[in-house]
This record gives sequence, structure tokens and C-alpha cells, in this order.
Amino acid sequence: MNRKCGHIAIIGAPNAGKSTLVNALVGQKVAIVSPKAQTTRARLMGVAMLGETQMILVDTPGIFAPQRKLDRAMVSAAWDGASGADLIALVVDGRKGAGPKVEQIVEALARREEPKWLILNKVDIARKDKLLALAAKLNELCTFDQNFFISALDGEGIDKIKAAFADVMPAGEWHFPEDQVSDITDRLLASEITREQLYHKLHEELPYAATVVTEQYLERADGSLEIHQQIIVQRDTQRGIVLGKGGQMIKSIGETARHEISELMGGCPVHLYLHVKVKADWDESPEIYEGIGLEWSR
Ligand SMILES: Nc1nc2c(ncn2[C@@H]2O[C@H](COP(=O)(O)OP(=O)(O)OP(=O)(O)O)[C@@H](O)[C@H]2O)c(=O)[nH]1
Repeated sequence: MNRKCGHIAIIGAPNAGKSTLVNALVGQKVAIVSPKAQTTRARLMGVAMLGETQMILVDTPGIFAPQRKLDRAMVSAAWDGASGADLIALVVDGRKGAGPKVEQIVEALARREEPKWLILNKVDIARKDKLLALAAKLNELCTFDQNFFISALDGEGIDKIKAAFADVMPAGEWHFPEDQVSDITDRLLASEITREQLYHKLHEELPYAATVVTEQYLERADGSLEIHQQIIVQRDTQRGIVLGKGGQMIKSIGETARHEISELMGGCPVHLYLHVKVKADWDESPEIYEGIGLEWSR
């Protein structure tokens, strides 16, 4: 048997396109994506296969200067996700160029032992001369073994990078069955899909003040799924915004999330019940951290 298996940590600043890249490599959606920064909160593993090679892609929260306790847990989940990886892939938004944020990450990366690759993303909207200058600059700060220019969104360069990843994976038995696409449970994925809709449908700050917890996840005798979720916000006014006028907003969030969950679960009918709850200090609650896959620390 020529099986190979390894871990690739996907790191970068918020909004660089890490989750989009993981989904593209896996070939289906395992991580939620939004135009707003800091969508990914916990570490998630996506499993990509190429021939006899299994690549475990560790999607990490964006790395930034943390302020809240939740932020600190997210950033430490990101660096933890990189520990012991067979390689670390740094994803950079090629349109934005380097800035202090990206440079700080690159400098921290330079001190690490693991092999490092640079992935300049969003080539579909970036200027070519800018991309080349950015690659040159970042390579001065850190030694990258390989450089790639891709668009995770439209698929440009994905096959090439997948083949290159597969090439350097060490020989070894697979860690996941061939048909498993991620390490998160269907229950957690269902919460994430609803949370993604909060990012898509609500104002700038609100999604950051909210979280989603799946309280019940049942398979009914007729094969359909019954899912009860709480959307937890910090203030009464936020509750009003999530509900919307006459309940229109929560209805719309629920409809889109229900369709998407059903699609991800192979088309089975889904009954999704959403409740909005106010809990001012949810981001200080160990159970909620655990529920969203983050480590609690004092
Ligand atoms: N034009 C373009 N947009 C992209 C590309 N890759 C990702 N995006 C968009 O960039 C935004 C952020 O993408 P994500 O995949 O959520 O980024 P992330 O790095 O996981 O973000 P965080 O969760 O904040 O760490 C989304 O609106 C994506 O659709 C790309 O190749 N081209």
C-alpha cells in the first residue's frame, strides 16, 4: 500500500480566504464563509483526498491582535492548530497587500520549525504586479519553500496546489475514513450554518455579539431531522434585530439555514426551530466555549 497522510495548517489574517480554500480542497462545504472578518471561531479539520493520499486541512481562526477573551481563545486556537503540522500554509489576501497584520504573522511564522508555504489568494481581483511585489516582500521576511497564486473562490490554481500538497505528505495510514469530509459533528455544523446566516444577513457588529448553540438534534422516524437551536445575543436590542419586524428576519435566517443544512445532509427534510435568547455574558461562559469548539481559559 502506498497510502500517505499528513496535516496542513491553513493560517492567515481574518478574511484572507482560509475557509474558502479548505472548502475548495475538500470539494464541498465544511467551513462557513462570509465577507466579514473573524467568521471562523474554532479550529476545524477538513479532509481532502487525492488518490492514495489523505490531507487533513486544519482551518484556523484568523490571526489578529486579540482584545476580548473570545478573541484570545480564537487566536490561540489558530496557533495551536499549526503545532505539529507537516506544513503550514499562510494564506494572504493578494488584493490587500502586506500590512502590519500580515507582516506580524509572517515574522512569527519565520521563527517556527515547520515547512512553510505562501499562498497568495484572490488573484481574480488582484493586480499581477502587486501580487509579485507582495510575494517578494513576504519572502524577505520568512523563507517559504513554495509560493502559489490562487483564487480559492473561482478554483484557479486549486488542482495544482492540491497535487503539490499531496506530493509532500508523509507515508502513513489515513486518519479518517475516505468518505469523511471533516472532524466536526453534524450538530456543530448545523450551528455553524445558522451562524453563517447571521453574518450574511445582519449588520456589521451584531454577528460578533452572537453565537448559536444546537440544543436538540433528532432524527425522526420518517427520516427527517428535527433541530432546535438557540441564537444567543448580549442585549435586548440585539434580540429585536435578530427577530426583525414581525419576525421577518429570523424567518429568513431560518429558511436559508434550513435549506442549506438539508442540502449538506444529502437532501433529507429538516425542521429547524430557532429561539433567540439574551445572555449578556455568554462570551464568559465555559459551556458555550466548549459548545463552539474553543478552549476555555481563565
Ligand atoms: N474574489 C475573491 N474572494 C474570495 C476568494 N477567497 C475568498 N474570498 C472571499 O473572501 C471573504 C472571506 O473568506 P473566508 O474564507 O471566510 O476567509 P477566512 O480567512 O476563513 O476568514 P476568517 O474566518 O475571518 O478568518 C468571503 O467573502 C469570500 O467569498 C477569492 O479567491 N477571490
